[in-house]
Amino acid sequence: MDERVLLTGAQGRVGQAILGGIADDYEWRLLDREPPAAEPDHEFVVADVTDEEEMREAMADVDVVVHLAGDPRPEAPWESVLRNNIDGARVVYEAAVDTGVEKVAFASSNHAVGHYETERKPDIYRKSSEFRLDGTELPRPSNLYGVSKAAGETLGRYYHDEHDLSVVCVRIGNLTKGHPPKDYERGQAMWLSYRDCAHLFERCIEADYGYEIVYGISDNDRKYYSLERAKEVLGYDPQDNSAEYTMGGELKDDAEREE
Ligand SMILES: NC(=O)C1=CN([C@@H]2O[C@H](COP(=O)(O)OP(=O)(O)OC[C@H]3O[C@@H](n4cnc5c(N)ncnc54)[C@H](O)[C@@H]3O)[C@@H](O)[C@H]2O)C=CC1
Ligand SMILES: O=C1O[C@H](COP(=O)(O)O)[C@@H](O)[C@H](O)[C@H]1O
Repeated sequence: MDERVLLTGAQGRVGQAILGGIADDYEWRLLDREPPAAEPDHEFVVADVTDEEEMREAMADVDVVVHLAGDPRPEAPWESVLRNNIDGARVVYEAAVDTGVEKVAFASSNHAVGHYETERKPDIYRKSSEFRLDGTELPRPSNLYGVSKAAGETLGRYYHDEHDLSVVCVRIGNLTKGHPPKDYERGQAMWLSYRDCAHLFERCIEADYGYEIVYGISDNDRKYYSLERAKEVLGYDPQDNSAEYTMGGELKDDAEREE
């Protein structure tokens, strides 16, 4: 694996989950608008993803961009998501085309499709439900943050169709470290473990694709997102399952697992 990978938003939770799993596997250039707290193990660029010149410079000699930087708050105000998420995504795709980057993996969100849950909850959060979203459905954002993620996906579609850039949009569920979200059925259904997160983005760096939308969750018994496309196109092979934990976040023993 000799790809050179630019990781935007590297200091955040998703960035740290990815680096926690595959830091040794690539030649990384990390980018964040916040400087690193300690001496970084990889090349580090302090830059804002809305700055066109800085982003072109950051992508020099890069093969793949994993674009995570943005405002991740479901309640984020329009001014912030317009700038950081929508314009930031546009600048990243544009710089990728200008500099000859091959692939961009874009961190989209469950909130791009959150309103599919409205008329179906809480049943779809339970193991008995067979309802699945598979990535072919139209966006139904649950907030302006979700609108910004749907816009990032659409920008990716445009840069793929117009410029042949390979783009995969990962609708990330709920990433938590160590155990699934506690006492939160929805969170358990869309849990993404740190281990599976690192593996999924490793597949986004390695696999061949044109334009894809996939769901980024672990192999939870409770789920309303299909993993089929991520498995088929990327070779995603998740290892974790929120059903192995109690609602309080404790790993179940064998007897509890059989219940
Ligand atoms: N953590 C989760 O469960 C989920 C995360 N996502 C998406 O994944 C991405 C990463 O999320 P987290 O790591 O949780 O967020 P985070 O807030 O922990 O990390 C985001 C990082 O991006 C940087 N950043 C923000 N705006 C920037 C800008 N304009 N220029 C340069 N750097 C900037 C921040 O300094 C921060 O280090 C976001 O795009 C978020 O929307 C999507 C679904 C779920
Ligand atoms: O996109 C995101 O989704 C997760 C899960 O959403 P929530 O509404 O169930 O908390 C959220 O934790 C994360 O911050 C956000 O970026």
